[in-house]
Formats: sequence, structure tokens, C-alpha cells
Amino acid sequence: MKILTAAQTHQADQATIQAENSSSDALMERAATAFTDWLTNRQLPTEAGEILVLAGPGNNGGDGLVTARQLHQCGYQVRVLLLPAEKHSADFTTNRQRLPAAVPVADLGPENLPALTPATLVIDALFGTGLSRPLEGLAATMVQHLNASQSRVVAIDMPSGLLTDAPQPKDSAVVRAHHTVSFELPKLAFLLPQNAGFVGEWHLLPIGLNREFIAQTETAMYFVDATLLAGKLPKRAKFGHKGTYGHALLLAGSKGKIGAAVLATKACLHSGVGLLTLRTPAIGYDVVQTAVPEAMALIDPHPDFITELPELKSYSAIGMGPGIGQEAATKEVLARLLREAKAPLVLDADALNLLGQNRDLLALLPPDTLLTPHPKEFERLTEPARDDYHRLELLRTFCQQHRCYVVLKGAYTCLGTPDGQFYFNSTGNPGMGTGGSGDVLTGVLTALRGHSFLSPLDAALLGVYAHGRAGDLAAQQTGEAGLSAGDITRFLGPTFQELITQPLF
Ligand SMILES: NC(=O)C1=CN([C@@H]2O[C@H](COP(=O)(O)OP(=O)(O)OC[C@H]3O[C@@H](n4cnc5c(N)ncnc54)[C@H](OP(=O)(O)O)[C@@H]3O)[C@@H](O)[C@H]2O)[C@@H](O)CC1
Ligand SMILES: Nc1ncnc2c1ncn2[C@@H]1O[C@H](COP(=O)(O)OP(=O)(O)O)[C@@H](O)[C@H]1O
Ligand SMILES: [K+]
Repeated sequence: MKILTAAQTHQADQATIQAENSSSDALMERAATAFTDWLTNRQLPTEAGEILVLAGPGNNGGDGLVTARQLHQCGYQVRVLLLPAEKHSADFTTNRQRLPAAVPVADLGPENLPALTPATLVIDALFGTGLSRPLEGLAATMVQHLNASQSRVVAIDMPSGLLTDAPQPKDSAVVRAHHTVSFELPKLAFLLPQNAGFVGEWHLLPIGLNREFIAQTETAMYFVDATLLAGKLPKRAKFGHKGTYGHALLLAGSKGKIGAAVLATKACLHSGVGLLTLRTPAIGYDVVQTAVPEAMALIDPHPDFITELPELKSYSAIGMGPGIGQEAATKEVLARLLREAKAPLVLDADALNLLGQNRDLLALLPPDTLLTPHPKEFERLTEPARDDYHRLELLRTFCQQHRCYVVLKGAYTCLGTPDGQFYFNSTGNPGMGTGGSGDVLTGVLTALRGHSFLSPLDAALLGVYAHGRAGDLAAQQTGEAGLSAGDITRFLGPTFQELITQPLF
């Protein structure tokens, strides 16, 4: 799915109206109907209690007014408070007139703030994508009043006060919604940790925005779902053999962290690699040969950490980082790897920390190298970010400058590409916030980068998505708290099976 800006969303709105030869009023009715259906499917009139619609002056307020009318018609107890304004959108005015007289309506005022109890269900329709500046005055007071209450809050399209594509000034008033119900395509603001407390759980409702317009609209941001990946992972060839699927090399593990090597190795083997060799210090030999007999162990002469780079010529992808530690000798191995590798590289964990401490090494990164930092590791490679939007700017600059792919890990892992695109992943769950999940991802990505039939972009997209999806399948069995990194590996097979599509021709 594409992620559009607020301005592009508005254009999509207009293009839809034009293409259908209909009216903005009709599109508003469609959006609000989708919202009302969403709500009424989840809350019976008795459960909902008293519903209070807060309506602003624009089309977001118009959505609120249509919703109030429809809820009333469905037997819900609903009343409306309007935010006084100098001008109103045409569709707001139309729907103000259409509101049945039986629905109580009043103007908000500094002396007329509503009583809000835990039994009140508030529909926030003050502002949506048309927000052009931080809230102030009465709107800000109302939002603070709402946030201080125990009421249940559902926002239409956006939590009011939150900008769609840009950071908020600190301390500006933004509704803290339990649910945000938005239309058609996700918004950048939903994907950033700093907005989690405002957005709550978000939901997308299709409203039939014009597909051609969306297809033609240029964007640098995508939300990666199964549809976007359809057809990218081919079925294994009937006469394929282990040579067809690449020979991966992993450099992983040090004393006390051989487990990281085992996790990455297992994940790589469960992601379709043909052959796998693991370079690990001598202390890991028995562990690895026992825990993962499918992998070949190429033991470093040093007992505790990796000190020598093996011969590289037989490998189709090389992953380095999980559990390697930050010894000077290991840094030299990394530097030699960057100088000598011809195969695609995946760098994670301490390989990234070593790069951060020795930034001159960044100049050696071969083009299309894949780096997989979490935000702290990314900071060590660049600089501390002021906020999540600034972090994305740093990500774009870093990827363009070093011609590399960066998997910035998190709840919505963001893949940055050398041409400045962002791909936000849709899979995964908080259960994956557990030691070793990242090591599993390195194994997955190393396997996929070794598939000559996948582009660097597709390998990264498939790997990140599959890792999260396997975590989701695992959590269905273990629960989120019970999930450990090895559980993710067990579900990689079914995940890849789901992703394979086999067209007839
Ligand atoms: N696209 C879709 O898919 C569909 C979209 N739909 C709905 O339309 C919504 C967008 O509507 P919208 O463009 O009318 O903007 P909205 O958010 O109501 O606010 C604009 C008004 O607020 C004002 N204003 C702005 N900031 C302010 C501030 N800080 N403090 C005070 N005032 C402020 C601004 O005035 P101005 O900036 O010009 O001064 C203007 O008057 C969208 O979120 C969705 O709910 C659906 O109906 C159909 C499908
Ligand atoms: N709340 C979450 N939702 C989805 N995925 C998550 C969440 N928390 C962590 N993850 C995923 O788990 C992995 C954790 O990686 P990392 O921090 O490197 O762990 P480790 O260093 O312990 O292996 C990342 O792929 C990240 O995207
Ligand atoms: K809103």
C-alpha cells in the first residue's frame, strides 16, 4: 500500500469524486457510513452508552455530523458539540442541516465544556487531515479536558491536533484516542512511536478512493503488506538443488553469545538457504555442531571471539554481527570483509557498533549492503535524532550517501533504500521485543540475499515481512509474553509457504 501525504489524500478525494462524477457530499456519506458500521459492529447501543460527537468546522466535523445522524437512526443515544468557527466547509453545513432535530446540538464554549465520565463514548471529529497548525484556544482547551477524562475516545481519520506528515511542536494539544479509524490508506503519523499515545489502535476502512489516481501518485513511502509482496517469492524449482539456493556464510558468536550464532544459523536454514557455513570462535564448536547439525562449522583459531576472515570465494551472501562482540581483532575481520567481499553483505548488531566506532569503515561499504540496526544502533552510526521524523531524515540521508539498504527495526520496521524510499513493515508484535529476535532476522536476510533470483530490495522486504509474520504465527501459540526468539524460527517455514504464489503461466 502506498502512504500518501495529507495533500495527496485530499487530491485522491477530489480525483475520486471527479472519476465517479459524484459529489464530495456523497464521498463524505460513504466515509462516515464506513465509520458508523465499524462502530456499530463493535458496540451495541447499550454498550456504547451516551455518545458525544465533537465536531470541528471542516470535513472531519462533517464526517462527525453524518455519523451522529446515522447513529441516531440506529437507536444510539447521541449528542453533538460544535466547535465555533468563522467558516465551515460546504459539506459540514449540508450535514448540519440534515441532522435530525431529535439529536441535541450545542456550541462548545469556555464555559460550556461537556461533563465527561467513563460512560461517555467520545467521537473525535474536530480536525482530520486538514489540520494546518497546532491547536490553540478553545480547541486546545477541549482536547486537554478530554485527555484528562476517563472517557472512551474514537477518533475519525486522525486524532485531532496530530499532523499527518510532520512533527508536532512539543506540548501542543493532541487528542489521546483509544482507537483511530481512518480511511483507505495508512498515514505516516500512525507508524511512528512518538505518536502511539495519540493514535491508539488504528484501523483502515476502504472507501473506494480512485485506484488509478493512487497508482499514478508518486510517493516515497509504502506500507508493506502481503499484497505488495505478491509474486515476489517463486516456488522452488522442480530440478533445483542446494546450489540453486545459495551458500551463505554467517560470522556470529563470541564467548557467552554463541546462542546468537545458533539463532541466526537456524533462521537462515529455515529461510530457504541451500548451504550454510558458520564462522564462530572455537568455544562454539560443540554447541553449534550439536544444536544445528545442518550447518557447517568453520572454527576460528581463537577460543572466544572471531579473529580471522575465512576464504570468501564460495559464498553467495555473507552475514556478520550477531553476538560477535567488539574486540579489536574482530573489527579487523570486519574491515577485511568490507574490502574483500564480492557477495552481498548483511551487517547487524556488533558489526554495526564497530562501524559506529570506526566511521572511516563506512566508506568501504559495498553498494547494496544491508544493515539492520535498532534505533540505538542506528544512532551510533549517525547522530541522536530529535524525534522520529528527524530519524527518518537521517535514515534517508544515510542510505543515499552509502548506497545501502537499512532495516531500521521497531514495531513498524522501516526499510530505507539507496534511492530514498521508505518501506514500513506491517507484521510483527510486541512479543518479539525479546533477546535474539534480531539475530533471527539476520539469519533470514542472509539466506534471502543469497538467492540470486531476488533483487536486494525484494530480499529485504520479504525477509522483514516474513520475520514479523512468523513472530505473529508464533505468538498465536505462545502468547506475546511467552514468545522467545527461537519460536519465530519455527514459524518461518509456514510463513514462506504462505508467501509463495504460483501463477498458472
Ligand atoms: N480524503 C478522504 O479520504 C476523505 C476525507 N474525509 C474527511 O475530511 C477530512 C479533511 O477535511 P478538511 O480538509 O476539511 O480538514 P479538517 O481536518 O476538517 O479541518 C479543516 C478546517 O479546520 C481549520 N483548521 C485547520 N487547522 C486548524 C487549527 N489548528 N485550529 C483551528 N482551525 C484549524 C481549517 O481552516 P484553515 O486552515 O483554512 O484556517 C479548515 O477550516 C478528513 O480528515 C476526513 O475526516 C471524508 O469526509 C471523505 C473522504
Ligand atoms: N513491538 C514490536 N512490534 C513488532 N516487532 C517488534 C517489536 N519489538 C521488537 N520487534 C522486532 O524484534 C526484533 C528485535 O531486534 P533487536 O532489537 O536487534 O533484538 P536482539 O538484539 O535482541 O536480537 C526486530 O526485528 C524488531 O522489529
Ligand atoms: K479527528
